[in-house]
Amino acid sequence: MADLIPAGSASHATPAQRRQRNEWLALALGLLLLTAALAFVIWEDRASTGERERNRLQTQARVIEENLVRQLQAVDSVLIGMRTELNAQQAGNQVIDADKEARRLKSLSDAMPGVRALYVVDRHGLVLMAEQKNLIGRDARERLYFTTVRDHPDDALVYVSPPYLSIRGNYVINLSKSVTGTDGRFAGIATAVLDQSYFEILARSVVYAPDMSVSLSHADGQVFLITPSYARAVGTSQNAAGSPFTRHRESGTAAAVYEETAEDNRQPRMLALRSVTPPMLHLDKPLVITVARPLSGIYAAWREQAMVYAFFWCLLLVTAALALFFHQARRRALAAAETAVQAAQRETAQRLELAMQSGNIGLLDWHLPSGRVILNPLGHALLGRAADAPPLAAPEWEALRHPEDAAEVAAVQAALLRCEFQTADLEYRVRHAAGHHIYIHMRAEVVARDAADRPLRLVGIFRDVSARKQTEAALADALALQRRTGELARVGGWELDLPDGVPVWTDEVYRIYDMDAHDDGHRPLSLTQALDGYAAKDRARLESALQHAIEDGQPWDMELPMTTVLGRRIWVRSRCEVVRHDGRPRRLVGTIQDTTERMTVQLELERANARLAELSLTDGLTGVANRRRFDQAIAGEWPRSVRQQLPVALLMIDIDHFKAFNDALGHQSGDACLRDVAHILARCAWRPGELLARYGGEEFCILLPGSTTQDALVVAQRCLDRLEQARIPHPASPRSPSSPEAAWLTISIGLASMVPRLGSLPDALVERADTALYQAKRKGRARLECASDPGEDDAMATPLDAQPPLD
Ligand SMILES: Nc1nc2c(ncn2[C@@H]2O[C@H](COP(=O)(O)OP(=O)(O)OP(=O)(O)O)[C@@H](O)[C@H]2O)c(=O)[nH]1
Repeated sequence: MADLIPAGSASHATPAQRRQRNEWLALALGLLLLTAALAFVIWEDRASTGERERNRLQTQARVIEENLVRQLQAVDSVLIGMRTELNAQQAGNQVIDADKEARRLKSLSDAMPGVRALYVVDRHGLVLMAEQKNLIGRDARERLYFTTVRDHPDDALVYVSPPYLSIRGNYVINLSKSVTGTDGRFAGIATAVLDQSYFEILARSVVYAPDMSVSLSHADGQVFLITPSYARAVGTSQNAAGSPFTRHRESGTAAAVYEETAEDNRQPRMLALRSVTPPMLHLDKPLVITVARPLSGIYAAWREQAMVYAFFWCLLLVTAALALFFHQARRRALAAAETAVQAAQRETAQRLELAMQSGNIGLLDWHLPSGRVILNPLGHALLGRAADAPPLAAPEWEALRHPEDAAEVAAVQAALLRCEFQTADLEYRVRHAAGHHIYIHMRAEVVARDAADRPLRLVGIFRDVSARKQTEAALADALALQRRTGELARVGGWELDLPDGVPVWTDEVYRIYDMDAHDDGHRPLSLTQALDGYAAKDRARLESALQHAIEDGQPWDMELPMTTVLGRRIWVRSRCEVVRHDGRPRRLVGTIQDTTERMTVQLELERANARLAELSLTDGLTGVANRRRFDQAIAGEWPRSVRQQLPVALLMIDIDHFKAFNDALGHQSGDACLRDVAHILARCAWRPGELLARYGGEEFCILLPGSTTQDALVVAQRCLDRLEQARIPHPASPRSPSSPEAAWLTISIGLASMVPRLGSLPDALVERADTALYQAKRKGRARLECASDPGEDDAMATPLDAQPPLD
């Protein structure tokens, strides 16, 4: 407890410590009062217990006395009767009939359970009459019960002898009455021997507790009987100086109660002593009844009760002390917690103030009943007012609102005051002290209402968001510009957060896909939906590119055809850039551009160019390759043949007498003839790489890469044969009209084949074929001439395993 009541003077103690100490003092005082009350009750209880016991002991003593007195009265009556009988006999000088007297005394003693024997002693101390005849003549001269009466005879008295040891070995008391003879002198005594056992039964009958003791003593102090039986005490004297017995006897009172410590067992006890002095008996010395009980027995129940009281008192003491201790501990804990909360609140308030300062946040406290609007210094500063400017009146504050925003702000404020919502967030313009307007963001809340739920205080925090508003406006303009340019360029944008983000598309993407950007059925557009319009091959390309972008951070740029949701076939250019974070792909940003117009034009152009290229290499009349195509072909074959040392063969073919044909049949027929010849020749060289070309005018050539002279001879012969078989009429042929075959168109062929050497030119082969053709013409036409170059040709001869197709 020492730690609960702090040391030191009261002036140094805190109020809480003083309160604690006072509580302990109050508890101690309360417990002290309770203890005093309890002690008083216990003491009263003990006193009443003692008093009750005192009364009970006295009552029991009185009960014994009453019984004893009755016995003594009976004995007294018997003794008076015996004396009267004796006097009568002596007066009549009658001889005493011993037997008769013995029977009579016997019957009298039997009638009195407390009397053991009755007898009469003559003046000489000899037994004169007795219920037992053997006692007659016995000497009683030395007995106190005789000598006492003899020495002070008084007929009115009943003499009570001190207890003495009888011849039976037990203590007895004699009650005697003096007998006066006819001569007026002492004539003897009539005496009764009281039986100790009877009185012992009487004594036991009043015992109500096992620890009680009852004794009957002679007035001189000798104990006559005691119960419970305590043989050693019988016959002893109690009249020691200062003993309860002595004090009682000396007090002269009939009854008294004492407390003393027993000499035998040293136990304190209570004794009720009562002197038996019935007024009608005139005992010479009273008998004294003692009823005793040890205090331990008397107060056993009280002690138990007191122990119960003491136990509950201790319990109450401990409980009260613990209750107060824990109550104070809890209060200290609560106080500590409250202190901590207050500290935390102070810190929070400081942080809030700091945050408001660092965040440039103004505070508004509007007391609605008075209409006072209090701003903190920062709030004033935001509005361009002095930091210590006085509070505003409500109309002044409302007048600061921009006219265009005032209605909306007033509506929100009214709804807030009507409790339609807890907190209001709004942005509006207020007039700065410098005259311009600033945008503020205000968050307001009603923080106090009266019992009728009417608002009392409106608190708001606000900050200047003009810069953000300007930025937002600029951003909105930029976005609008971006949207317009996107629409013009038909470029849509998209973004995808990795790894599991939902793609975000600009409206232009939806427009490109023929979707309604504001139709919930289309929005948001998933990646899968975005890929649905592509053909399987292109979709696979895009999915592969997407995977590489996600996994490896590779960008893509590809142009693909697709079909919109309306079935429109378009071209789009899909581009994607990867935004990395910590070296890993984090976001994909891409564009989708509708390139249909450009791609249409480009494809048209490509097709036109291809056609143009084809036309530039094709002979317009016959449809076979033209001279340019032939030059490209031989220029391409030549280096390969040089590298591989393979032969190249060339057939130069010229229609015979074609001028005459034209002249005879007309130029258009000549053209038709040229087409027919080209068609026939085209069917004579079909292997890959073999090329038929119109070399010029009515002259054709067939390039045969990899062919030896022998190979080329086969082709050349095939050409001659096929043309001959075609039997194209040539009515103007200068050949002899007699010749039947002269009417048909013929051709002459010059053949050359060579393995080109390094450094040689294709012109050499053309020149040699041309020379051979010239030889064929010179030798009469309609024939084949071969430019000989045996050294190279023979070595490269190859078997003729390919046969021309059947017509
Ligand atoms: N119809 C037509 N005639 C052509 C064409 N190109 C060339 N010719 C004619 O072919 C003729 C060639 O005549 P020449 O060079 O004298 O040869 P030729 O008459 O066939 O006599 P040889 O070659 O010696 O048998 C000329 O009359 C040309 O006008 C063409 O594209 N169409």
